[in-house]
This record gives sequence, C-alpha cells and structure tokens, in this order.
Amino acid sequence: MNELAARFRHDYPGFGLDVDLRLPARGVSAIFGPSGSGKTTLLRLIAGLERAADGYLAVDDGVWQDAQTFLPTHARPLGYVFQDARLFPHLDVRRNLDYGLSRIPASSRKVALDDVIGLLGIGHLMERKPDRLSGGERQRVAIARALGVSPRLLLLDEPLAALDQARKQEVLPYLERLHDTLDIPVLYVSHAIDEVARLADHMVVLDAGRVAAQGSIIELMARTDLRLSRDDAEGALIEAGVAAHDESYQLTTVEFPGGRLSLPRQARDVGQRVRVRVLARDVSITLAAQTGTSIINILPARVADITPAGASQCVVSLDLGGTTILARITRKSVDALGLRPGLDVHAQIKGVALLK
Ligand SMILES: Nc1ncnc2c1ncn2[C@@H]1O[C@H](COP(=O)(O)OP(=O)(O)OP(=O)(O)O)[C@@H](O)[C@H]1O
Repeated sequence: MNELAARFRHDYPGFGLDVDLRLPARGVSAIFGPSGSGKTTLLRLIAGLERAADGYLAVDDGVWQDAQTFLPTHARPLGYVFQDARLFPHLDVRRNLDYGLSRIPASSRKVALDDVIGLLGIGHLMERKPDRLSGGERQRVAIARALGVSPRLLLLDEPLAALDQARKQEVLPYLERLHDTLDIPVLYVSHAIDEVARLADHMVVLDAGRVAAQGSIIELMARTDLRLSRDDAEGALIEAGVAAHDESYQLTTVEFPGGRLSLPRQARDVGQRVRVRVLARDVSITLAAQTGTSIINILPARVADITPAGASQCVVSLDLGGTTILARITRKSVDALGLRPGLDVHAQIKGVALLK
C-alpha cells in the first residue's frame, strides 16, 4: 500500500471535520486552507491528540486507528513541530534533543542524531539554552528533536508562521533539504501559498472541514476554481529541466513538456530539475505571435478554460501542450480577442520565478 490513508469525522460545537485522504508515502503534502478550515484539527487527529469517534488511519501498512484500534500519541512513531518551537527553556539544545531520543527505545532508532544535527545546521548551538537562540534556530532545533525519534511521519504545523520574513528565508532551505533527504511523508500545514508552492509535492485543500481538492501541487496550482491566492497573485507551477545557459546574455533556458522559458542566469547544472512559477498577471495573450516586442518568452498555447475573476477580469487557463499556465486579463480583452476554449493563441510571459 505504501501511503498514508486517513478518514475522520469529528465534531466540535459549531464545526465538523469530514475528510478522506490518501497521501503519498514520501515527499511533502501541504495541508492548505483558510483560518478555521480544520488544518490543525486534522493534524491533531493524525497524532492521536484528538480522538475521532469515526476514524481510520493507516501509515505505511500500520493501522494507527480503526474501529478496534486507537494507538495513543506516545505509541505513534511521529514527529510533531508546532508554530512555536516548544523547547524546554531550562535545557540546552543538546538536552532538548536527548529528551526526544529518550522517548523511544534504542532498537527503534533508525536516524543518527548527528545526521539530523548536520542536516539542520545546528551543531554550533548545542550548549545554548532556547532563550539564546533566534526564532529560526529554535524552529530548526524543534525539527531536529522531532526527527531524532526516527518517526515514520513528520507533522509540521505552520513551522514558519511565527517568524519574520528574514527568519523564514533562513529556515526554508533547511526544510528543502529535509524534503530531499527524508524518506518519510511530511504533512505541512500552511496558509502561505508561497511556502507551499516552494516545498510541497502534493496538496490537500481544506475548506470548512471538507476536502475541497487533493492532488499534485502542479495540478492544483493550475486550477482556477480553488482560489488559492488572494486577488491577483495566482500562478501556475512548472516542473522543468535546465536546458542551457547563455553566458553572453546571462540567461538560463529551462524546458518542459510544451515549451522552453528563459530566465536570468541561474547557478544550476544543465539537466538539473527545477520548479518555476509563472504568475497569471505576468501573462498576456495575443492571437498571432508578436514580433517587435521586448518580451522573450512567447509560447504557442491553446485556451483551455476562462473563469471570471471579479467584475472586470478573467483568469484564462492556457495549455502549452502538456503544461498549463494561467493568464489574468480583462474581460474586455477576452471579448475583443474572441477568446474561447479550443482557440489557438500565443502566451507572452513577462516574468518567471525560480522556486527551487
Ligand atoms: N478543542 C476545540 N473545541 C472546540 N472547537 C475547536 C477546538 N479546536 C478547534 N476548534 C474549532 O474547530 C475549527 C477548526 O480549527 P482549526 O484550528 O483546526 O483550524 P485551522 O485551519 O488550523 O485554523 P488556523 O489556520 O487559524 O490555525 C475552528 O472553528 C475552531 O474554533
């Protein structure tokens, strides 16, 4: 089976959660949704901190909860990191890490603590007490403590939410390293679509306690009906490979099913996989390929779908031939160009951001 299957029905006064999830056994699954949609409740049910009257949870063939079974939290091999690091203030970093380790028998330890310390770059902080760490360092220690117990599942509940922008940027590369190194599923609760776009492979969108959508991050980010971003910040993700560098103009070309894009020179090797984001507001549509324009990324595309967005605008899904991007244009332009599903057009892309 090799996946995480979770079905829960759980009621609080005035709020009900009813979800049925199947998540991959590896990689980061983002749990995304507005405040109050049930993200933390879902994590607490998975951790066994809440008990759903009606619940089923299996991780990697092991049943943690069903009609007969309910493993208490301490018997579930998982790591849980909260918004605030929740380290023991009177213990230095080393003892905080040792405390996590002491919770599990030596025979179940599959992760070498030294590897975890190296992965999170906290080796130089071992003698410090938590009040002498930055917020970002505290979160890195909390993640190390959670990993030290060799969990089969890592739960991260908005681990960056309490950090300022600079600290977030400090911790994000460590989360990316975890993603590349860990062989266990990570559930990452967030309501920041930028973080999710950068870190996640898979996404569950929660809305008022229900699953509005679940699937690959690439597919879901290209959907116009989910309203994942506020106002005009929606954008599609593209998984691409580095095709070439142009040293004279300092540009890098990436290629993907359906096209190529140029972006400012990136310190990546040819052949390396990258993820880029194309914001809908940076994409315009022409009926014929333009010449005499300063825009270098112009790709043939077919209109897939047109969704109204507010009184004056529309979001147009464009199929590049296997890859979808979005364009946010005025409703007036949709009419003026006669756009309709199936029409062949050209997409002019003003900006492309490399996420990873
Ligand atoms: N122990 C509890 N008792 C009663 N209601 C609760 C309890 N815990 C959560 N709720 C309610 O359940 C709903 C979902 O809360 P939850 O914390 O899971 O949402 P969330 O999506 O994580 O929100 P946020 O992004 O603000 O953290 C809310 O309406 C909340 O008030």
